[in-house]
Amino acid sequence: MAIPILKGTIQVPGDKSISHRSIIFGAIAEGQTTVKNFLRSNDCLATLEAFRQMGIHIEENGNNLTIDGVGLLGLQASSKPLDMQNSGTSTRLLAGLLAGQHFDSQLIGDASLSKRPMGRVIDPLSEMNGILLAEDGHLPMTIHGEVLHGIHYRMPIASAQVKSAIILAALTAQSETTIEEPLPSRDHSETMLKFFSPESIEKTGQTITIHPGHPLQGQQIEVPADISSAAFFLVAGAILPGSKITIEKVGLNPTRDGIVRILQQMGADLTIDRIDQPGEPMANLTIKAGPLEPFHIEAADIPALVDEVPALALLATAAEGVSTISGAEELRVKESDRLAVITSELGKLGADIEEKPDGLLITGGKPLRVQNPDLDSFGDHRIAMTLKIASLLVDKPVTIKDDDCMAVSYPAFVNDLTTLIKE
Ligand SMILES: O=C(O)C1=C[C@@H](OP(=O)(O)O)[C@@H](O)[C@H](O)C1
Ligand SMILES: C=C(OP(=O)(O)O)C(=O)O
Repeated sequence: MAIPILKGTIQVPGDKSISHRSIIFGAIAEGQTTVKNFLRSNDCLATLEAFRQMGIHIEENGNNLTIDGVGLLGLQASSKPLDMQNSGTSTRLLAGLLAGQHFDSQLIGDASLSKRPMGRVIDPLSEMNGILLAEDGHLPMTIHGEVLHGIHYRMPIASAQVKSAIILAALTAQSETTIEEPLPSRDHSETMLKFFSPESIEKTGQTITIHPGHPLQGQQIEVPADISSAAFFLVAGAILPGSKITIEKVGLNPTRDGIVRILQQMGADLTIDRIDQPGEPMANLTIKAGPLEPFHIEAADIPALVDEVPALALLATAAEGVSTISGAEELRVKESDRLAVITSELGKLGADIEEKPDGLLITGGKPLRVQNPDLDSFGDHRIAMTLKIASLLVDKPVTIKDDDCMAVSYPAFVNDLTTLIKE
């Protein structure tokens, strides 16, 4: 099996985090919100369906949406549980929003989501007078809508989902809320709220204050391409010899662009053409294969590349020397235990990876060779796509169990990858 060369220009689909938030903020605004380049993946469709169940009229036209907002307290109780499927973002953000509504709700999810910790949102929301019942802090969750009050909350972990849950609850509360983050996590909720209701939010450094009582106004949103989806092509382009890929209009928000900084640290041949326009920053990225230095990723780097760690682990196998990832415990409570799974599955391809309690140690520079062709994604989309790229580098065919989970964030991934394969 020859190693293929990847060449060409591609547009990856819209950003998952921004797509979820466009529906949520659109629904609780007054008037219409239009969304261009919405991500039609399973996770974002779970959010869309949940809002339809709560009475929101959403018109779909390809990747464009028109949402008729009903205001902060205009949602209606759903007659059946809201199925969050595989989506942590939908679950935690909705928990925040629903805690302060005047009706009760139930959130359910698939087997993977039902293992993920929800105490991290239940704790602050309970402090706000929310009533959220979930056995052992896991789905299913029953939320009794309550009148909430503001809090001052020092977040114990850097999590944009927790931060966003508190922001959404705080909008419905009777008094002001202040949130302090330990490290800057993705700021799409703050950016979007500022756009929908500038009076509702103030942010200084890592401290956010929410002033409730101001209406949100419908907006026009253009969703940039998802850097977390672009990551797989950045890695493939950097390590498949002879490759050159351009990825267009990628969101380059500084709270999300950690992978770009790591590629630069590694000496990768990456060109960034920034697109000058208001709103979320975007750029065309061109990556060419070439020699790579090992990287070192620490706790402070994690939030800006949290979902890219599996792809970065594969990238490190191509860099001569030892790459290190530390402070990444959060990876253990994603769709799978990503530290354990990436170690075992890339290990089946001969990668030299040592699993640490909070990270990975990867000794790169040796070609990958199939030792066991039966790879398992553990139903985790980021793992499945990482393994798909890894499969291009090896000498024999492999199979990837449950690879249909790619549809959670990138339904057309294999199709888009195939269009770039030149030899
Ligand atoms: O807020 C968001 O849209 C997300 C936040 C991150 O999770 P955490 O908040 O758990 O770090 C990330 O892993 C997830 O894919 C999307
Ligand atoms: C962790 C992820 O998503 P979520 O938490 O929304 O399930 C992800 O997309 O990698």
